[in-house]
Amino acid sequence: MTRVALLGITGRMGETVLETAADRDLEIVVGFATSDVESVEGVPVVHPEDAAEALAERDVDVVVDFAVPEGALAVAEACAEVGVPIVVGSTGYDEDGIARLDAVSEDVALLKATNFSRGIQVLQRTVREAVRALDDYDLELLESHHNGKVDAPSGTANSILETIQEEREVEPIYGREGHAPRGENEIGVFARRAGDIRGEHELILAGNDEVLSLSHRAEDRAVFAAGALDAAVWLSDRTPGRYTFGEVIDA
Ligand SMILES: NC(=O)C1=CN([C@@H]2O[C@H](COP(=O)(O)OP(=O)(O)OC[C@H]3O[C@@H](n4cnc5c(N)ncnc54)[C@H](OP(=O)(O)O)[C@@H]3O)[C@@H](O)[C@H]2O)C=CC1
Ligand SMILES: O=C(O)C1=N[C@H](C(=O)O)C[C@H](O)C1
Repeated sequence: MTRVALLGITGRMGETVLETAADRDLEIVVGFATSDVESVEGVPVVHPEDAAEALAERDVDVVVDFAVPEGALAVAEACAEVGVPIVVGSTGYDEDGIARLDAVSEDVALLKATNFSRGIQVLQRTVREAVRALDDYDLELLESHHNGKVDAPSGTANSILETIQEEREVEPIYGREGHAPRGENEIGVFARRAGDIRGEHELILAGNDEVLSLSHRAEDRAVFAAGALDAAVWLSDRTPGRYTFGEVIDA
Protein backbone atom coordinates (compact mmCIF):
# COMPACT_ATOMS: atom_id res chain seq x y z
CA MET A 1 0.00 0.00 0.00
CA THR A 2 1.40 3.41 -1.03
CA ARG A 3 2.05 5.74 1.91
CA VAL A 4 1.20 9.31 0.93
CA ALA A 5 1.84 12.68 2.58
CA LEU A 6 -0.66 15.40 1.63
CA LEU A 7 0.46 19.03 1.47
CA GLY A 8 -2.53 21.38 1.68
CA ILE A 9 -4.59 18.93 3.73
CA THR A 10 -6.73 21.74 5.23
CA GLY A 11 -7.69 23.19 1.82
CA ARG A 12 -10.43 22.59 -0.76
CA MET A 13 -8.31 20.10 -2.70
CA GLY A 14 -6.96 18.58 0.52
CA GLU A 15 -10.50 17.67 1.58
CA THR A 16 -11.25 16.13 -1.83
CA VAL A 17 -8.00 14.14 -1.91
CA LEU A 18 -8.82 12.66 1.50
CA GLU A 19 -12.28 11.59 0.25
CA THR A 20 -10.87 10.15 -2.98
CA ALA A 21 -8.05 8.28 -1.22
CA ALA A 22 -10.55 6.43 0.96
CA ASP A 23 -11.57 4.21 -2.00
CA ARG A 24 -8.00 3.34 -3.04
CA ASP A 25 -5.13 1.10 -2.12
CA LEU A 26 -3.16 3.88 -0.45
CA GLU A 27 -2.98 5.60 2.90
CA ILE A 28 -2.62 9.29 3.70
CA VAL A 29 -0.24 9.00 6.65
CA VAL A 30 0.53 12.67 7.32
CA GLY A 31 -0.62 16.11 6.19
CA PHE A 32 1.22 19.42 5.95
CA ALA A 33 -0.31 22.86 6.55
CA THR A 34 0.62 26.05 8.39
CA SER A 35 -2.66 26.30 10.39
CA ASP A 36 -2.56 25.33 14.00
CA VAL A 37 -4.54 22.07 13.67
CA GLU A 38 -3.44 18.73 15.09
CA SER A 39 -5.25 16.47 12.65
CA VAL A 40 -7.78 16.35 9.79
CA GLU A 41 -10.03 13.27 9.50
CA GLY A 42 -7.66 11.44 11.85
CA VAL A 43 -4.54 12.28 9.78
CA PRO A 44 -1.86 14.09 11.82
CA VAL A 45 -0.94 17.56 10.54
CA VAL A 46 2.65 18.80 10.66
CA HIS A 47 4.10 22.24 9.83
CA PRO A 48 6.03 22.29 6.51
CA GLU A 49 9.16 23.37 8.44
CA ASP A 50 9.22 19.89 9.99
CA ALA A 51 8.53 18.05 6.73
CA ALA A 52 11.87 16.23 6.33
CA GLU A 53 11.64 14.69 9.80
CA ALA A 54 7.96 13.71 9.33
CA LEU A 55 8.58 12.12 5.90
CA ALA A 56 11.38 9.94 7.27
CA GLU A 57 9.62 9.06 10.55
CA ARG A 58 6.37 8.02 8.82
CA ASP A 59 8.08 6.12 6.02
CA VAL A 60 6.32 8.16 3.31
CA ASP A 61 6.52 6.81 -0.29
CA VAL A 62 5.33 9.94 -2.10
CA VAL A 63 4.06 13.49 -1.42
CA VAL A 64 1.01 15.02 -3.11
CA ASP A 65 0.87 18.83 -3.13
CA PHE A 66 -2.19 21.04 -3.49
CA ALA A 67 -1.13 24.15 -1.59
CA VAL A 68 0.78 27.28 -2.65
CA PRO A 69 4.20 27.57 -4.34
CA GLU A 70 5.91 28.83 -1.15
CA GLY A 71 4.81 25.78 0.86
CA ALA A 72 5.33 23.35 -2.00
CA LEU A 73 8.91 24.51 -2.55
CA ALA A 74 9.73 24.08 1.15
CA VAL A 75 8.29 20.55 1.18
CA ALA A 76 9.82 19.65 -2.21
CA GLU A 77 13.26 20.60 -0.86
CA ALA A 78 12.60 18.42 2.21
CA CYS A 79 11.68 15.58 -0.22
CA ALA A 80 15.04 16.05 -1.97
CA GLU A 81 16.79 15.85 1.42
CA VAL A 82 15.20 12.54 2.42
CA GLY A 83 14.67 10.97 -1.04
CA VAL A 84 10.86 11.04 -1.38
CA PRO A 85 9.20 11.65 -4.82
CA ILE A 86 6.70 14.50 -5.08
CA VAL A 87 3.63 15.25 -7.21
CA VAL A 88 3.26 19.04 -7.52
CA GLY A 89 -0.30 20.26 -8.15
CA SER A 90 -0.12 23.82 -6.86
CA THR A 91 -0.05 26.60 -9.46
CA GLY A 92 1.27 30.15 -9.70
CA TYR A 93 5.04 29.54 -9.91
CA ASP A 94 7.50 32.23 -11.03
CA GLU A 95 10.78 31.46 -12.85
CA ASP A 96 12.72 31.12 -9.61
CA GLY A 97 10.17 28.61 -8.26
CA ILE A 98 10.42 26.53 -11.44
CA ALA A 99 14.22 26.55 -11.19
CA ARG A 100 13.99 25.33 -7.57
CA LEU A 101 11.67 22.48 -8.64
CA ASP A 102 14.14 21.57 -11.39
CA ALA A 103 16.91 21.39 -8.76
CA VAL A 104 14.73 19.10 -6.57
CA SER A 105 14.21 16.77 -9.55
CA GLU A 106 17.96 16.12 -9.69
CA ASP A 107 17.59 14.27 -6.38
CA VAL A 108 14.08 12.75 -6.53
CA ALA A 109 11.29 12.01 -9.01
CA LEU A 110 9.08 15.08 -9.47
CA LEU A 111 5.87 15.31 -11.49
CA LYS A 112 4.28 18.74 -11.89
CA ALA A 113 0.96 19.23 -13.64
CA THR A 114 -1.22 22.33 -13.68
CA ASN A 115 -4.26 20.10 -14.24
CA PHE A 116 -4.73 16.44 -13.25
CA SER A 117 -7.85 15.85 -15.33
CA ARG A 118 -7.46 13.45 -18.24
CA GLY A 119 -9.74 15.58 -20.40
CA ILE A 120 -7.38 18.56 -20.15
CA GLN A 121 -4.47 16.39 -21.27
CA VAL A 122 -6.46 15.48 -24.39
CA LEU A 123 -7.51 19.12 -24.82
CA GLN A 124 -3.82 20.12 -24.83
CA ARG A 125 -3.07 17.64 -27.63
CA THR A 126 -6.11 18.89 -29.58
CA VAL A 127 -5.05 22.52 -29.10
CA ARG A 128 -1.64 21.76 -30.61
CA GLU A 129 -3.23 20.09 -33.64
CA ALA A 130 -5.82 22.86 -34.14
CA VAL A 131 -3.29 25.72 -33.83
CA ARG A 132 -1.03 23.97 -36.36
CA ALA A 133 -3.86 23.32 -38.84
CA LEU A 134 -5.55 26.74 -38.53
CA ASP A 135 -2.34 28.74 -38.42
CA ASP A 136 -3.85 32.13 -39.40
CA TYR A 137 -6.98 32.04 -37.20
CA ASP A 138 -7.35 34.48 -34.28
CA LEU A 139 -6.96 32.87 -30.83
CA GLU A 140 -8.66 33.89 -27.56
CA LEU A 141 -8.42 32.05 -24.24
CA LEU A 142 -10.90 32.18 -21.35
CA GLU A 143 -10.83 30.49 -17.96
CA SER A 144 -13.36 30.55 -15.10
CA HIS A 145 -12.83 29.47 -11.48
CA HIS A 146 -14.31 29.75 -7.99
CA ASN A 147 -14.04 32.96 -6.00
CA GLY A 148 -11.35 31.54 -3.67
CA LYS A 149 -8.72 31.09 -6.38
CA VAL A 150 -5.72 33.37 -5.82
CA ASP A 151 -3.61 32.97 -8.99
CA ALA A 152 -4.59 34.30 -12.42
CA PRO A 153 -4.58 33.28 -15.15
CA SER A 154 -4.98 29.70 -13.98
CA GLY A 155 -2.04 27.33 -14.24
CA THR A 156 -3.97 25.41 -16.90
CA ALA A 157 -4.53 28.55 -19.00
CA ASN A 158 -0.79 29.27 -18.78
CA SER A 159 -0.03 25.70 -19.87
CA ILE A 160 -2.42 26.01 -22.85
CA LEU A 161 -0.68 29.29 -23.73
CA GLU A 162 2.72 27.54 -23.58
CA THR A 163 1.45 24.85 -25.96
CA ILE A 164 0.24 27.53 -28.39
CA GLN A 165 3.56 29.40 -28.12
CA GLU A 166 5.43 26.22 -29.07
CA GLU A 167 3.47 26.27 -32.35
CA ARG A 168 3.04 29.96 -33.11
CA GLU A 169 4.39 33.39 -32.13
CA VAL A 170 1.62 35.03 -30.09
CA GLU A 171 1.57 37.99 -27.74
CA PRO A 172 -0.70 37.45 -24.71
CA ILE A 173 -2.94 40.41 -23.80
CA TYR A 174 -4.40 39.99 -20.31
CA GLY A 175 -7.84 41.64 -20.69
CA ARG A 176 -8.70 44.65 -22.87
CA GLU A 177 -10.21 48.05 -22.20
CA GLY A 178 -10.58 51.41 -23.90
CA HIS A 179 -9.33 51.85 -27.46
CA ALA A 180 -7.75 48.42 -27.93
CA PRO A 181 -7.61 47.30 -31.57
CA ARG A 182 -6.56 43.68 -31.91
CA GLY A 183 -2.94 43.18 -32.95
CA GLU A 184 -2.25 40.54 -35.59
CA ASN A 185 -0.44 38.13 -33.27
CA GLU A 186 -2.43 38.84 -30.11
CA ILE A 187 -4.07 36.24 -27.94
CA GLY A 188 -6.52 37.67 -25.43
CA VAL A 189 -6.37 35.86 -22.06
CA PHE A 190 -9.29 36.33 -19.66
CA ALA A 191 -9.91 35.10 -16.10
CA ARG A 192 -13.33 35.04 -14.39
CA ARG A 193 -13.74 34.34 -10.64
CA ALA A 194 -17.23 33.52 -9.32
CA GLY A 195 -19.08 31.18 -6.99
CA ASP A 196 -17.67 27.66 -6.78
CA ILE A 197 -16.87 27.03 -10.46
CA ARG A 198 -14.56 24.01 -10.36
CA GLY A 199 -12.54 24.99 -13.43
CA GLU A 200 -13.49 25.85 -17.02
CA HIS A 201 -11.18 26.54 -19.95
CA GLU A 202 -12.04 27.55 -23.52
CA LEU A 203 -9.85 28.35 -26.52
CA ILE A 204 -11.51 29.78 -29.60
CA LEU A 205 -9.92 29.83 -33.05
CA ALA A 206 -11.73 32.25 -35.37
CA GLY A 207 -11.28 33.02 -39.06
CA ASN A 208 -12.53 32.12 -42.53
CA ASP A 209 -16.18 32.74 -41.51
CA GLU A 210 -16.09 30.13 -38.71
CA VAL A 211 -15.26 29.71 -35.02
CA LEU A 212 -13.79 26.55 -33.54
CA SER A 213 -14.28 26.30 -29.78
CA LEU A 214 -12.23 23.84 -27.72
CA SER A 215 -13.43 23.70 -24.15
CA HIS A 216 -13.30 21.67 -20.96
CA ARG A 217 -15.30 21.85 -17.73
CA ALA A 218 -14.39 20.05 -14.52
CA GLU A 219 -17.60 19.09 -12.73
CA ASP A 220 -16.05 18.01 -9.42
CA ARG A 221 -12.66 18.46 -7.72
CA ALA A 222 -12.58 14.66 -7.50
CA VAL A 223 -11.32 14.57 -11.10
CA PHE A 224 -8.14 16.42 -10.04
CA ALA A 225 -7.72 14.34 -6.86
CA ALA A 226 -8.07 11.06 -8.76
CA GLY A 227 -5.51 12.10 -11.37
CA ALA A 228 -3.03 13.28 -8.73
CA LEU A 229 -3.35 10.02 -6.77
CA ASP A 230 -2.88 7.97 -9.97
CA ALA A 231 0.25 10.06 -10.59
CA ALA A 232 1.46 9.54 -7.01
CA VAL A 233 1.25 5.74 -7.17
CA TRP A 234 2.94 5.76 -10.61
CA LEU A 235 5.71 8.13 -9.40
CA SER A 236 6.43 6.45 -6.07
CA ASP A 237 9.07 4.06 -7.44
CA ARG A 238 10.58 6.25 -10.18
CA THR A 239 14.20 7.36 -10.33
CA PRO A 240 15.06 11.09 -9.98
CA GLY A 241 13.97 13.38 -12.83
CA ARG A 242 11.04 15.44 -14.16
CA TYR A 243 7.92 13.55 -15.23
CA THR A 244 4.61 14.62 -16.80
CA PHE A 245 0.99 13.62 -16.23
CA GLY A 246 0.86 12.72 -19.95
CA GLU A 247 3.30 9.88 -19.18
CA VAL A 248 0.94 8.57 -16.46
CA ILE A 249 -2.00 8.58 -18.87
CA ASP A 250 -0.03 6.89 -21.65
CA ALA A 251 1.44 4.22 -19.33
N1 LIG B 1 -3.08 20.65 -10.69
C1 LIG B 1 -4.41 20.52 -10.53
O1 LIG B 1 -5.08 19.64 -11.12
C2 LIG B 1 -5.10 21.43 -9.55
C3 LIG B 1 -4.39 22.39 -8.92
N2 LIG B 1 -4.98 23.16 -7.96
C4 LIG B 1 -4.09 24.08 -7.27
O2 LIG B 1 -3.93 23.60 -5.95
C5 LIG B 1 -3.68 24.68 -5.08
C6 LIG B 1 -4.61 24.59 -3.88
O3 LIG B 1 -5.93 24.80 -4.28
P1 LIG B 1 -7.13 24.83 -3.20
O4 LIG B 1 -7.15 23.56 -2.44
O5 LIG B 1 -8.33 25.29 -3.92
O6 LIG B 1 -6.62 26.01 -2.25
P2 LIG B 1 -7.00 26.29 -0.71
O7 LIG B 1 -6.73 27.73 -0.49
O8 LIG B 1 -8.33 25.75 -0.39
O9 LIG B 1 -5.92 25.41 0.09
C7 LIG B 1 -4.58 25.78 0.16
C8 LIG B 1 -3.86 24.85 1.11
O10 LIG B 1 -2.49 25.25 1.18
C9 LIG B 1 -2.12 25.41 2.54
N3 LIG B 1 -1.11 26.47 2.66
C10 LIG B 1 -1.26 27.80 2.54
N4 LIG B 1 -0.09 28.43 2.70
C11 LIG B 1 0.83 27.46 2.94
C12 LIG B 1 2.24 27.46 3.16
N5 LIG B 1 2.95 28.58 3.18
N6 LIG B 1 2.85 26.28 3.37
C13 LIG B 1 2.15 25.12 3.33
N7 LIG B 1 0.83 25.06 3.12
C14 LIG B 1 0.18 26.21 2.90
C15 LIG B 1 -3.43 25.79 3.23
O11 LIG B 1 -3.39 25.45 4.60
P3 LIG B 1 -2.94 26.44 5.75
O12 LIG B 1 -3.54 27.78 5.46
O13 LIG B 1 -3.45 25.75 6.93
O14 LIG B 1 -1.45 26.45 5.69
C16 LIG B 1 -4.40 24.88 2.52
O15 LIG B 1 -4.35 23.59 3.07
C17 LIG B 1 -3.81 25.93 -5.91
O16 LIG B 1 -2.53 26.36 -6.34
C18 LIG B 1 -4.63 25.47 -7.12
O17 LIG B 1 -4.43 26.24 -8.27
C19 LIG B 1 -6.28 23.03 -7.63
C20 LIG B 1 -7.05 22.10 -8.26
C21 LIG B 1 -6.53 21.23 -9.28
O1 LIG C 1 -7.55 26.47 -8.26
C1 LIG C 1 -8.28 25.62 -8.82
O2 LIG C 1 -9.39 25.31 -8.38
C2 LIG C 1 -7.76 24.97 -10.02
N1 LIG C 1 -6.53 25.21 -10.35
C3 LIG C 1 -5.81 24.65 -11.44
C4 LIG C 1 -5.32 25.74 -12.35
O3 LIG C 1 -4.86 26.79 -11.87
O4 LIG C 1 -5.36 25.56 -13.57
C5 LIG C 1 -6.54 23.52 -12.10
C6 LIG C 1 -8.03 23.59 -12.10
O5 LIG C 1 -8.48 24.40 -13.13
C7 LIG C 1 -8.61 24.01 -10.75
